[in-house]
Amino acid sequence: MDSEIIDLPEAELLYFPHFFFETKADAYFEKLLSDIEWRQEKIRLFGKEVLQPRLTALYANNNKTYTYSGLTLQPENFSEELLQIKTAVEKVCTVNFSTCLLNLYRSGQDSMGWHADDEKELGVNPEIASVSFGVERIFHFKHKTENQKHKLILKHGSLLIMRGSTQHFWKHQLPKSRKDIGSRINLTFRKII
Ligand SMILES: O=C(O)CCC(=O)C(=O)O
Ligand SMILES: [Fe+2]
Repeated sequence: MDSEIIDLPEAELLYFPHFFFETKADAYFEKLLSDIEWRQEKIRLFGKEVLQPRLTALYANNNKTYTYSGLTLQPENFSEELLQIKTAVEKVCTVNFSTCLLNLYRSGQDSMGWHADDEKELGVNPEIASVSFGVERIFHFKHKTENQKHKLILKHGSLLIMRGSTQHFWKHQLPKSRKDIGSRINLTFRKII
């Protein structure tokens, strides 16, 4: 399978543009779109309650909660298809994941702002496996202290692995798109300690 090392300083990034076959990726997209219990959560942003510009869900093989942006999510049990995807990605990862955070970007208007996945529950140097289904979107990296950015297109059926010191030194975002585009589903597998 083709994979690319994304060579950024103080980061460890591995990208598989075609991790799942197209037909498999199509089937996962449809199944996840209909079966996941998608919710639009409220978060606190600069002291104000706002709805997140995307839908989310949390699944896990334990009942440990995950807290980010002042929001604590209680997981559901993994479904059969999430377990299949988890097993597939673990073949190229160095850890077994406990948890999957899912995001549904309904259109180009949905997005995720700059952040690092550096919550305490993830421990130091967490490995995160990010799977994408649906329309391609641009993903940005920005170094926290140096003036360096990187842009990546996350394709349908792709896998991006972020590990090592990536979350310590870099932020990432999924910007809005002005194009009239369809939906994208992203799954980030994490190990909650
Ligand atoms: O949708 C994406 O590709 C990014 C998701 C992300 O960064 C996250 O869930 O922490
Ligand atoms: Fe993230």
